[in-house]
Amino acid sequence: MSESSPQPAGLPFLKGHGTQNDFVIVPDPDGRLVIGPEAVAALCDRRAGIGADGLLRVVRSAADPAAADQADRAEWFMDYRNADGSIAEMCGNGVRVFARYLVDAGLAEPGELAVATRAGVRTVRIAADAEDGTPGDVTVGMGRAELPGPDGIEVAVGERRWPARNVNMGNPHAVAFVESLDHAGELRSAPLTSPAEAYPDGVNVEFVVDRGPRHVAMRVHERGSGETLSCGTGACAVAVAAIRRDGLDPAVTGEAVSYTVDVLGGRLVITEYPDGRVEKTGPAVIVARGELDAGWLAALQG
Ligand SMILES: N[C@@H](CCC[C@H](N)C(=O)O)C(=O)O
Repeated sequence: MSESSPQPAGLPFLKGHGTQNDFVIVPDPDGRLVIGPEAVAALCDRRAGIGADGLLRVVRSAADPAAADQADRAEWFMDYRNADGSIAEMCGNGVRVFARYLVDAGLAEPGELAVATRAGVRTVRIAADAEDGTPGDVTVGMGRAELPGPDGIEVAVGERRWPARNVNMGNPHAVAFVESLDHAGELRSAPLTSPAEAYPDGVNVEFVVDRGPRHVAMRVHERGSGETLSCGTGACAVAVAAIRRDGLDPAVTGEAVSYTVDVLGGRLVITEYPDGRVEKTGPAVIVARGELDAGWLAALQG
């Protein structure tokens, strides 16, 4: 990690999570930091670093070439990276945490807030805190799901194989309905997906079981992060796949439909509307703030 002009003593960071999908947040409003993949991986390392499923760099859209074309619609760009340092188009839990940070830091007004992402602008609404101080849930307009096929996609773990649905929520997902979440095994490595051409850039894989009417539970293996306790885009992909499977496509019925999706780290509620818009609601919490040790940072730069 390096800075293009004089480096401060230590670099401020925060830690936050959404349904236990956790993030290191690095404020970089003016786009002065260059955070390479090795630095991201070091920060996300759970033993030698801060520890997280991913990193959120908070930068003004106008200050980052990846988002400059969105600057007229969204002041802030969520520069999201997976724990291994790879770049992903979108992070559904991350964008809730990102919005929480902006409002807490006084960088955005509470209410409706537009955030630029590599998948386009997403709109976030933060509900008021409860009387006991519990932070209000955060709702994100996740855009429209795409279900590009092809038919015949399969996910395999060990000897077990399942048909899977290709759902794109800005980033790629393979959704498999299984008999038991235990059948996903330990998920220490990425499940196999086939055919290989379906996911040229890798894939996030969700395993899903039914819990009740319009209520499912999932586990996920995330591209670039391994098994996580929650994936917001994954929960949307799962809800959309379940809605299609259950014959409730709002574009056909004319009725919006909501599914509850339990993840290992909590619960998300996903709604799909007749015009195809998908919304996701769940918690987003900032748990710590601090300063990265200047010596450690210097060592990261080599
Ligand atoms: N945890 C995220 C998804 C992060 C990106 C994903 N691993 C990918 O590579 O596409 C979420 O909450 O959506």
